[in-house]
Amino acid sequence: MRRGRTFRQRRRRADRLKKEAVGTTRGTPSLDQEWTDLRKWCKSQGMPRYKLSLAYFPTTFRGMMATKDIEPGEDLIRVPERLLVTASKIRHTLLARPNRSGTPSPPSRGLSEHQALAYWIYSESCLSNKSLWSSYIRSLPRDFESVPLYVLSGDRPSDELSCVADGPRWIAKHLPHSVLQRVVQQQRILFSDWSQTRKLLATIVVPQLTEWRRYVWAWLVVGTRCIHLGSPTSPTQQQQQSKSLSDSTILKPISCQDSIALAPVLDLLNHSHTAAVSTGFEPTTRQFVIKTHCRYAKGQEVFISYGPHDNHFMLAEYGFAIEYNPFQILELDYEMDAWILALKSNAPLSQAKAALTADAIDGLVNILKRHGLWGDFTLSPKDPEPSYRLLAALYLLLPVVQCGSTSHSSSNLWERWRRGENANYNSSSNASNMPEAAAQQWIRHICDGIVQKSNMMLEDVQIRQSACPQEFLFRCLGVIWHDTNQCARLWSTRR
Ligand SMILES: C[S@@+](CC[C@H](N)C(=O)[O-])C[C@H]1O[C@@H](n2cnc3c(N)ncnc32)[C@H](O)[C@@H]1O
Repeated sequence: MRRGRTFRQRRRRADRLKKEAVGTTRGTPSLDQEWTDLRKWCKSQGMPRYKLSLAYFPTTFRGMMATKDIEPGEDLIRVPERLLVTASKIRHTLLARPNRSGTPSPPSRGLSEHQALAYWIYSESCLSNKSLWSSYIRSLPRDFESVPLYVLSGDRPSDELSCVADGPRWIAKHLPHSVLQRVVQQQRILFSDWSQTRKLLATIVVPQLTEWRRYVWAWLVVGTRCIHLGSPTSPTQQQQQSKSLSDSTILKPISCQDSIALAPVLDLLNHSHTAAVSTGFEPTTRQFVIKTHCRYAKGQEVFISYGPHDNHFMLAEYGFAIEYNPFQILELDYEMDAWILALKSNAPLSQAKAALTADAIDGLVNILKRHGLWGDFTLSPKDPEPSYRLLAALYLLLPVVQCGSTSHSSSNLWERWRRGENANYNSSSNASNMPEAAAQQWIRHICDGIVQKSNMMLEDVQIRQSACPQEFLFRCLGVIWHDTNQCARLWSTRR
């Protein structure tokens, strides 16, 4: 049967969209000298052959492309132990350095894994071409303009974000609250790692940390590229391996204390939630192995999975967000905090009656905290019900807010609901104690507000998006605010 023109146009469009979807677009092979050097150097260090090559893709940018068809169950890549950079190897190297008074210096033992790795990246990058790892260092991204922390961490060491300049201030204002909170926390850790490392290494004859921006970059290299080693090696295996290694120019072998490592070439693989892989350190071959459970055709982008994370986490930790993220949820912690604050200060928003004191509200919040039910209040675009934690908070708070005082019967009813003894509030004889409708109304009201806010954010982001160094960060913010808007719309109309 001959189909019509509209059908053919639609089919062509669908085919084009399918091709453009993540993972199906062919990449443009990289001609970068850095990649040629890295490949050659890794081969010289004993890395087995692999069917991957560096390439550029329209949605994920730099990543790995299959050079031949790859079947499920095949190894994607094997990284030999000597190419794995771990904290114990770095500490070991640092321990061998004399301290300023001439005796061996133990303080580098105090470095955490992240601190040790960040220091190593920092000092190797200072050595430039003199570093034995220069091929690896040159393959790393030059900056992290899409990672909010990189943009907000300022030019000088500080435990607070730097939002004075127009650009960073604007970005901080347009980040979702949960991302901003995470970035504030990251800045504290970053600054504390910088300060501790400086203190611990001050007496050792090694390059000292002096450049804050270089350290921020090195710290993010570790945060965005480390692999988890899985089951660690036993001390006996370790000793055997130490004996067999004679080359003094390479770092010492991995220790049973190591949980993360930097792994050249492997760290060029991008994330997709559809990727299925098995990973782990293989004691027999002393290689870190990634096996794929997906099929990849020659020319396709090859992925691993960084975990089941929503886009807020992905943006804060890795500097990207993906469209149609199946783990996306709408978090209402900020809105809940604001509501509680408004209730306590008897703001016009509050429906609280005179008898409902701030202490009584704190009491209820404490009940939730005692049961481990405070925070992480979420709505999913896929689930028909709000999260249990959100319902628990609303079922406890709303009847009290409506009555204007803490009533014994409503607390009892909540306690029974929590224990699963009386999961249905409908059985209550007192209709005013039925918080389901009130919870629905609360959610609708809050979601209406989020729809308005996300509309504004989306408009702002779209206006500012093009022609700035953080273009990709803006694109990610667009994805996030769009998803927030869609989910809030759904819940604001749900009956
Ligand atoms: C382990 S590295 C992967 C290789 C990296 N693309 C590179 O060029 O070095 C992790 C970083 O890759 C980028 N990335 C990973 N998966 C991505 C994706 N699905 N979309 C966009 N960027 C992605 C992010 O910048 C992330 O911080």
